[in-house]
Amino acid sequence: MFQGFGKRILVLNSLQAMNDLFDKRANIYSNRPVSTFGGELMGMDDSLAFLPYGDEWRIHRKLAHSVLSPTAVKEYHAMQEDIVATFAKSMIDTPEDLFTTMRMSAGRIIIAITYGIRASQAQTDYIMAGEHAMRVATKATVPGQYIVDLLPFLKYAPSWVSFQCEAQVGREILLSFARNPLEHVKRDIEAGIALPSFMQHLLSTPVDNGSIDEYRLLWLGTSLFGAGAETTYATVLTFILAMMLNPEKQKLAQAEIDAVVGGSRLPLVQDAPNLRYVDAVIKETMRWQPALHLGMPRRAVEDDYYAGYYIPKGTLLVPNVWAIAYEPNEKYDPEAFLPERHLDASQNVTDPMTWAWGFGRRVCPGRYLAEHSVFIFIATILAVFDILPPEDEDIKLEFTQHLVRSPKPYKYRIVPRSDTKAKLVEDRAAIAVV
Ligand code: HEM
Repeated sequence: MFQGFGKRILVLNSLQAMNDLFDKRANIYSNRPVSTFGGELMGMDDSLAFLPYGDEWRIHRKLAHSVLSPTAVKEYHAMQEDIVATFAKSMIDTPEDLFTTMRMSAGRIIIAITYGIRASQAQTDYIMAGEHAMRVATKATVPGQYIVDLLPFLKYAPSWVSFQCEAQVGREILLSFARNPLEHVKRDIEAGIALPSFMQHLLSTPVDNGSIDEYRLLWLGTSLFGAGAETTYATVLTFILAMMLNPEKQKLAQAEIDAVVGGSRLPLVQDAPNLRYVDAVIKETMRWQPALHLGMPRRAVEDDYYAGYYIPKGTLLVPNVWAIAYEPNEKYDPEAFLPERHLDASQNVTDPMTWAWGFGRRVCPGRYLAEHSVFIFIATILAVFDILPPEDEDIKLEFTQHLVRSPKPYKYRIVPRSDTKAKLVEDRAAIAVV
């Protein structure tokens, strides 16, 4: 336990403690930290990821579940495969644009599910606006960035004070990102051309319990994009980094795909259960460099005692999942990228899936969608491309230090494994509806 930025912070380093507190004592530990700038002044406390644990959070969670449940996500396989085929086609045509193409593709999946808006200038504009909004939101959540987070009474300062103006501008950026695609869906519904989507469904549902409130829909749109796009982007780019550094693991995964999927088609989401080594590569990617290496913090709403510690009300609890990812193992070096550790029942290796998605009632609601997205990106890349290190420089492991930790742009080479594989992509992308 330590003090920082005027707050008491408890870092949890064991999976047992995370489960005992966040899961078994969910009534005490399901709240997020209080953030005056980002949360109260910019309004992010109204988004699913930061809402206080209570009735409003439950409504958001229930609405999100309707589009992200294990049953709901089965509907998206074809759309995900279409988007990834188009991504692969771009990697053949303009391999130098990996970072931008990956960002757009991860964003497209969320925009398609949330708003049903397919590839167009409007879709690109919404994704760019979403990215801008997320940069603003990320800055607002850096601890100690704004004086009002250290001295919350300053929130009553007049509206012309600089941080107040910045908060108002930030709030408008976040809401207008979500307002524009929402208006787009409404226009499409009016014109009878709206594609099935989360918002289309909610806006066409007779309002019986008041849950389809416009303000809620705006924040839900922001939450899904904010939580879903960057995490997927970070995970796939980390995988590419891992493949450059570990060519022999790449070959093993490619061999499995060639044997199971064959050479006459691209992988499908439904191939996942038959690709055990690829699954181990994904687990290892998420263990080696977890996208949320310190999870998402919680706040104790009551005084509590745990394992001899007194945890006063208001304490922030940080699940240090990095400590679990890097726990020592006699056989497998935690620093090394070794998918085999997840296939070896003789070793007591903690499954990253038990912590990578968070804990208890606030566990990631997008997990099932994300599992499919990450799988289909990774399996398709392995099926079609060789990922090679740059010829002219060493690979550096550099990551952003935000809540979502993503690789900083790196050099790479990505080349089709054969003309036949490239042709498969061309043919598949030609029939993609994106
Ligand atoms: C590889 C991709 C992803 C990873 C690793 C990931 C991981 C996480 C983690 C660790 C949390 C914190 C849970 C906690 O507090 O214990 C979280 C929360 C959340 N995730 Fe994800 N996530 C991913 C993708 C997605 C996607 C695709 C969506 C939606 C489209 C999504 C929506 C959310 C939301 C809304 C929350 C906040 C839930 C709440 O506070 O109740 N995530 N995620």
